Order: sequence, then C-alpha cells, then structure tokens
Amino acid sequence: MSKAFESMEYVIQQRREQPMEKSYTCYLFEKGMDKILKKVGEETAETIIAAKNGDHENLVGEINDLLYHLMVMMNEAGVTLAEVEEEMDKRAGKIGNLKQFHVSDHNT
Ligand SMILES: N=c1c2ncn([C@@H]3O[C@H](COP(=O)(O)OP(=O)(O)OP(=O)(O)O)[C@@H](O)[C@H]3O)c2ncn1[C@@H]1O[C@H](COP(=O)(O)O)[C@@H](O)[C@H]1O
Repeated sequence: MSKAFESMEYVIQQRREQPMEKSYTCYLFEKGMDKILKKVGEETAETIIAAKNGDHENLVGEINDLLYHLMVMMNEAGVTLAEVEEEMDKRAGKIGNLKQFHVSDHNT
C-alpha cells in the first residue's frame, strides 16, 4: 500500500488510542458506526456527482473525502489495509475475470 494510505491508517489508529480535542476522527468514533456509515454514504454520493459533472479537481477532493471516511469505517470494523492488500494480491493473480456477457446486460 502507498505510504499515504499507511500514514492515514496510523493517524486514525492513533486517534482511537489517544483521543484528541478538536479531532474530526475522534468526533466520528464518539458518534459511532451509524454516523461513520452515513458519512461514507454522503461522500460516495458526492463522488458520483463530481464524476458525472466532469469536474476533475472537485472529483479528486471528493475521492479523498471518501477514502478518508472509508478508512475510518475500516478501523471501526477492525479491517486493516494489510488485509485489503492481501485480497488485492489474490485478485491480481487472476486474468480474464469477466463473467458471461449478454447483449441484454450491455446497458446495465
Ligand atoms: N483526510 C481527512 C479528511 N477528509 C475530510 N475530512 C473532514 O471530513 C469532514 C467532511 O466534511 P462535511 O462538510 O461533509 O462534514 P461536516 O458537515 O463538517 O460534518 P458532519 O457534521 O456532517 O459530520 C470535514 O470536517 C473534513 O475536515 C477529514 N478529516 C481528517 N482527515 C485526515 O485525518 C487526519 C486527522 O484529522 P483529525 O482527526 O481531525 O485530527 C488529518 O490529518 C487528515 O489526514
């Protein structure tokens, strides 16, 4: 995983272990999983809209917001980047993953 993801994982874990005043991550942990998931949903919708609107700079910002909230959710759920990377490595070993393609699926 890239260093940026690893440092974010580290900072998020630090916030869990050593709560800090004015930390947005601590605020999310205090509110709990429902609030975290609500933010993941909101940031997902904002990312979709930014992609649809073709605003590249805004899209990069929204993707950052989404990845951050996703990583807070992973921490709350006990999922590590190492586990995600292991799964990615397994998939990277496969080729030709496209399942049977039907003409009727073309627009779905
Ligand atoms: N990457 C982020 C990051 N991306 C987005 N955000 C925050 O996510 C929030 C999302 O914005 P919104 O306007 O949707 O939310 P809001 O209305 O302010 O909040 P809600 O009341 O809806 O929860 C903003 O407050 C952003 O500041 C982030 N907050 C923190 N980080 C990282 O986490 C680290 C630790 O941050 P703290 O925990 O605040 O010290 C930082 O150094 C960053 O690396």
